[in-house]
Amino acid sequence: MSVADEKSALRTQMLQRRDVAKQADAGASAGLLSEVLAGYRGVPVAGYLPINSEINPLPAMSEAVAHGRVGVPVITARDHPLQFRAWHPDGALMPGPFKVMVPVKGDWIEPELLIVPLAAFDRKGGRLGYGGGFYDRTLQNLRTKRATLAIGFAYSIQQVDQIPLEQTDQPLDMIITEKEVITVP
Ligand SMILES: Nc1nc2c(c(=O)[nH]1)N(C=O)[C@@H](CNc1ccc(C(=O)N[C@@H](CCC(=O)O)C(=O)O)cc1)CN2
Ligand SMILES: Nc1ncnc2c1ncn2[C@@H]1O[C@H](COP(=O)(O)OP(=O)(O)OP(=O)(O)O)[C@@H](O)[C@H]1O
Repeated sequence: MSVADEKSALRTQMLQRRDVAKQADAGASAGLLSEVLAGYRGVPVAGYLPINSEINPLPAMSEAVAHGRVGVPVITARDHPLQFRAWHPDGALMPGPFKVMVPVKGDWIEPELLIVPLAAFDRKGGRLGYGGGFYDRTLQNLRTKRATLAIGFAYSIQQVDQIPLEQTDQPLDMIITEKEVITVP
């Protein structure tokens, strides 16, 4: 089986697991994310507007808005890095590609810290997303310019021993779950 096929099989399995975790989520899972973000005040942050069973980062993003710029991803073209548009809790949204909501208006921002959604992670910084390669391309692009912190945000049951890796995979620096903050060695 190719690495791409291995990823695909793992993705299907782990998204099902995530669906189960989401149902048991009472809505107070972003506390540790808030604590970590409090240590990066003034740094431009990219969050995300959750879809499907993604863990909800909005409480932490709403707090971070008081201390610096917070953006959310916008797909401008297939096979291109994501762009990030400034987000505010009260701002108007419209549907974008893949059922993801995006701000109707707002400045483009260049994040130095990204909260990254995922299907599965390992404790060495390996990450599996929806398979578009969007975050890999985005992190590669941003990291050519400056140090960029990628923080995976996920349910603890999304952890696996080893994500099958390809050349283009960009590592996470940290993973935050509802239970712990994992610093990648
Ligand atoms: N909240 C959020 N925003 C995001 C992303 C993300 O993963 N999460 N993206 C990160 O790239 C981009 C959107 N990319 C996406 C690419 C593919 C699918 C997708 O295939 N969704 C299917 C589920 C596929 C499956 O079950 O295997 C679906 O919605 O049904 C979703 C988003 C930009 N914004
Ligand atoms: N920097 C890059 N340049 C070109 N292709 C890339 C790059 N990064 C990833 N890709 C391609 O994107 C495809 C999907 O990658 P992968 O399965 O790792 O996506 P993912 O990490 O699950 O998705 P996402 O990053 O959107 O959440 C792969 O075929 C990979 O080769």
